[in-house]
Amino acid sequence: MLLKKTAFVTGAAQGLGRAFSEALLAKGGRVCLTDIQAKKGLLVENELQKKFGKDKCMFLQCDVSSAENLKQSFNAAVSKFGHIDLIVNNAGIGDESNMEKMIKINLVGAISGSHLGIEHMRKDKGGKGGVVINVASTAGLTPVYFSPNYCATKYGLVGFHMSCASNPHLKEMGVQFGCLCPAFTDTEILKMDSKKVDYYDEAQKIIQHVGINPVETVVQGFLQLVESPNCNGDIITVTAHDGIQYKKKGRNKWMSQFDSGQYLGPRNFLSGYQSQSIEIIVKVN
Ligand SMILES: NC(=O)C1=CN([C@@H]2O[C@H](COP(=O)(O)OP(=O)(O)OC[C@H]3O[C@@H](n4cnc5c(N)ncnc54)[C@H](O)[C@@H]3O)[C@@H](O)[C@H]2O)C=CC1
Ligand SMILES: CCCCC/C=C\C=C\C(=O)C/C=C\C/C=C\CCCC(=O)O
Repeated sequence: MLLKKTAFVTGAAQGLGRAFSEALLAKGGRVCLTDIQAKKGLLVENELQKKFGKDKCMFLQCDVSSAENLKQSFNAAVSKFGHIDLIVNNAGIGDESNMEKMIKINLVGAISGSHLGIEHMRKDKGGKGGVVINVASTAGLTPVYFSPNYCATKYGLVGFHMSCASNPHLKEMGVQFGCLCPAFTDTEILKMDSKKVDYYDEAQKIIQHVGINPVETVVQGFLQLVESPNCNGDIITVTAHDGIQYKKKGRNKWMSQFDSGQYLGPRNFLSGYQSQSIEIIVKVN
């Protein structure tokens, strides 16, 4: 299904980013792997080039919290591959003790990556169209008292995704927005210490209680999103007890009426989204 996608993936040296990249390569795509960790990234590049071919992927060291670094890396990927038609904003950290750093990586980094992708891909400005996938979290849909700062970055990212996806000009732009919201998943980020989360012991108990996704299930959810002929506005949740759930959150009733000139007012606009969010919160609890 997913053939010849040329992707730019952040945080690809390990964990989900690496797994998404490998899945894209296995489907015949090409990937620019980027990460702040150069040594690990180069090892992954070497391994994946051996498996899929030297011309299919390359690694670039890139710190998503630096707008300049991100732009240079994105431009280098475009120079190498000719164009990019899938951007996966995946890089992220969990660190309650360093709120500003976390906001710069998880939120600003993903938003900056999205804008680079949008400007490059938009058909109304000479691009070829494409898809922006933002890797948020179920912590972007439901409160997590032991990681409020992390939660804020992910709620912010879900809000950005929903806002971009609701743009009535997207048709001319030829760009779609999908959002992946996994719950706890078996990667390095879960090997946190007591500085990285509040109420560490309670956090550990809750994580064990709700369960941990295998990386493979999250990859399946990711591929469903990327392979969908129209993923715009979609949010996929992946949880240990409910597996992959697909939530369509495109333009709501309020927005459609705005298009046709029948403005209903902000209360209707908000309730359109709230009812959808409540659906998820009820399921999660
Ligand atoms: N594992 C989990 O339980 C969940 C993870 N997520 C999200 O998935 C994404 C990937 O995380 P995982 O693979 O689980 O964790 P991970 O820790 O294994 O991988 C994160 C990657 O991001 C990279 N990174 C960190 N800071 C960076 C920066 N400034 N610039 C570029 N790269 C940077 C790291 O070097 C690492 O390779 C994150 O956005 C995370 O918030 C979402 C829900 C659950
Ligand atoms: C919670 C942040 C800790 C620091 C970062 C480490 C891991 C990140 C994990 C996530 O992003 C997932 C976070 C929260 C999950 C929220 C709700 C889980 C509900 C699951 C269920 O009902 O099955």
